[in-house]
Amino acid sequence: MEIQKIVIGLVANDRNQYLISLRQGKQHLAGKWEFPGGKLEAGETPLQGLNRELQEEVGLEVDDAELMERKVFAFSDRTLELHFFRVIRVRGQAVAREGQPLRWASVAELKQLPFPDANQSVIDRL
Ligand SMILES: Nc1nc2c([nH]c(=O)n2[C@H]2C[C@H](O)[C@@H](COP(=O)(O)OP(=O)(O)OP(=O)(O)O)O2)c(=O)[nH]1
Ligand SMILES: [Mg+2]
Repeated sequence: MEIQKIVIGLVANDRNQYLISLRQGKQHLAGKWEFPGGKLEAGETPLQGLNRELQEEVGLEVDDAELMERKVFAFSDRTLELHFFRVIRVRGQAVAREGQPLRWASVAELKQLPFPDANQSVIDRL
């Protein structure tokens, strides 16, 4: 099977807090916090997919973003290719469009909260 590509956005506010939400229910990695994002769809560039996912999940339009890290990570049950973007400019107000718990977290908080193991290297760099 082809490795699924995932696009993920790190959005910071002017207090250097990052937008995160809680994975829930039957989702892969339920109970872990995440940065908004999801599966790249066929025919999309990573930036197009990032813009679509952030609009769908948190109502933000991405005007500019740069790739921070691309990594292939093997979880116990699947392998993903994760594209972590630093979002440089957004428009709109963050809202939980999928009913997910959504909050802003400082870098110190990010280092304490449970995230997927794949996120470790990116969080370490903040
Ligand atoms: N969004 C997001 N996903 C992450 C992060 N870290 C990490 O390992 N993942 C994994 C969890 C999932 O297996 C995958 C993201 O897929 P997803 O479940 O969000 O996919 P999606 O938004 O397209 O949702 P769906 O419609 O398929 O339910 O990447 C992260 O920081 N943010
Ligand atoms: Mg998602």
